[in-house]
Amino acid sequence: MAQALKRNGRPSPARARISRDVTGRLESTPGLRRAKTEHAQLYYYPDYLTDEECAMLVERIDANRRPSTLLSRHEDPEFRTSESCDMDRWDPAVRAIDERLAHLLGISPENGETMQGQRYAPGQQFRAHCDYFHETEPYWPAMEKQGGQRTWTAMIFLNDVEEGGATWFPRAGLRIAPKKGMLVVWNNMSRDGSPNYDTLHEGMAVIEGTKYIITKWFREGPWIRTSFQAY
Ligand SMILES: O=C(O)CCC(=O)C(=O)O
Ligand SMILES: [Fe+2]
Repeated sequence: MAQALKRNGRPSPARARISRDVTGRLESTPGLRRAKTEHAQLYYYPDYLTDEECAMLVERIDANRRPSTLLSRHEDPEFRTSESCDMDRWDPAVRAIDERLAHLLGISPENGETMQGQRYAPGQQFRAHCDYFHETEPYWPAMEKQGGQRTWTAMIFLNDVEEGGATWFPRAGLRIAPKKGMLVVWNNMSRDGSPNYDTLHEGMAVIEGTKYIITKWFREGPWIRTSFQAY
């Protein structure tokens, strides 16, 4: 029991409520399909972005990419070998997609972290991890102040990949091949608001081609804090 708690974290009524609200919203959205697994709550939305929108995002990722980083040091230097790019949320073309995503989930755009672009060349990968924060790690107090836990993830494949590059959820038993324009949304929490370890996932190595995606992580509270004063 203690082990389970340590690994899975504690139930949280506030996060359970977010789970419920977003679930209600997604399940009444035409075009979304729930993945057939009881272990995690994951939805697909094929053709969420047009080819033009995908091409626009790929162009921006190529222009601004830098080596991807991790929140905590990892003993495996190959853990995350991709390149990333912070998408400019005030760029009108990016902002429109950002706001559409927030609206789809029914989460305030302020709770969304900056949308990230990811690029994987052959051999590059992001090994198995969970998107939620581990509340026992030294980084947690800082994250807690900046919007708290990550609740939902939205990820969009921006191109088809010749070979490899699937997003694999080994505990939930799902392997999702990249498909241009397809949105994948999942709840990092369980229904009771505790982190769901069954959302463990891996960006498998690309074998042939280049993989481009965007990832958007939503926090339980506002991530953007406005500091302007009104007189
Ligand atoms: O590249 C992928 O398929 C997964 C990316 C991912 O897990 C993330 O950005 O958090
Ligand atoms: Fe992830």
